[in-house]
Amino acid sequence: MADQPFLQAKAVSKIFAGKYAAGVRNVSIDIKPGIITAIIGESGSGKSTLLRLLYGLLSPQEGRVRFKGEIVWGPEEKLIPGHDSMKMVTQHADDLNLFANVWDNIATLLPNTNIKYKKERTEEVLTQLNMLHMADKKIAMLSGGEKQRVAIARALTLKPEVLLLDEPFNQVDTSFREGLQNDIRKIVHDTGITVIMVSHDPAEVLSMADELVVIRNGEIIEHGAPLDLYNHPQNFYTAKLLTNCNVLNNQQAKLLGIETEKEKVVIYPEWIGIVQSFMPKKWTVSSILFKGPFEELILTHDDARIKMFNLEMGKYPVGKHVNVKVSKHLEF
Ligand SMILES: Nc1ncnc2c1ncn2[C@@H]1O[C@H](COP(=O)(O)OP(=O)(O)OP(=O)(O)O)[C@@H](O)[C@H]1O
Repeated sequence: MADQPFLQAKAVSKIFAGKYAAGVRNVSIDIKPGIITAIIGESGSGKSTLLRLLYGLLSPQEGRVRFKGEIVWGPEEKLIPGHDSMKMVTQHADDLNLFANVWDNIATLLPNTNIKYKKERTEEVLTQLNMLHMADKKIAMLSGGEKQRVAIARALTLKPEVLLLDEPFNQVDTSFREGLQNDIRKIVHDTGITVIMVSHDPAEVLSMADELVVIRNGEIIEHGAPLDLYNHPQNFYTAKLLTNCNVLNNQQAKLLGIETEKEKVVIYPEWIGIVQSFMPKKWTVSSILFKGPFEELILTHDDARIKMFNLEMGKYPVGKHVNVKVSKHLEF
């Protein structure tokens, strides 16, 4: 049916027995096709559990997961766990044959009934993942990031409709990470595949995802486009997950001219600027962290401490007194 939800969890719960009875609780979510959805949350909040429920690696105790209207069966009901139209890659790239080369790790998944297609498809996925030039290399010779590329290429070989990525870039160093993130975005754009990823890294989810799902203690607390959630989080938890923000109590916030009854005032570092003014300079630069293209200034005033970004390197040395202006803040 045309208006059937693509991948949907409805009132799904999976609670693991134990001291803290953790897992996911009464989760409903509609995964839209052809985009990247990222599930974010602090450690132990239930991200991987939700991903495994969507894939069918776990059976819900309550509720149902449906893919195009049909039930996604769990491991008890299915001989080979995991839905046939989906593939999952974890941070360990553990289904690779270490003693075979890159080419054979892909080609072996394709049937011998059409040798021409087998060659073309292998070449195509290796090109998509920028690994064709390494086709002859043994997996054991590859770096962690390269192995992860092959694992993703393998997962894509049989053209699944959904690719699930569980912290896929954890073992990949920063410089390699960005390339891989861009390649995945391009694959989503070019092929229309649906990606659901779990990540800890705010920079990663903000730049990669089209939709963010925020999970806390096994429950989805909000979801939306990265830009909206970043600028207008409904929860303090979401702001803390997405940024390394300043958190002040309402008394400290008064020092910045913010009057509120709410308990917490959140100010992102980029919302603070130094201004020239004839008013007494109340804030003192107490330390400076060099961050490459910019400095992070730590400013103090009484018991309040705020960090801000400064592009004019060296202009505000430690000990300098300044006035600051806040362009925006959030209250919780
Ligand atoms: N097989 C299991 N048996 C018992 N408890 C489990 C099992 N799998 C997960 N849990 C518990 O369920 C909770 C959610 O785990 P999950 O792995 O989904 O969290 P997560 O958000 O992915 O965490 P992390 O970011 O640390 O990987 C945790 O408290 C975890 O200890």
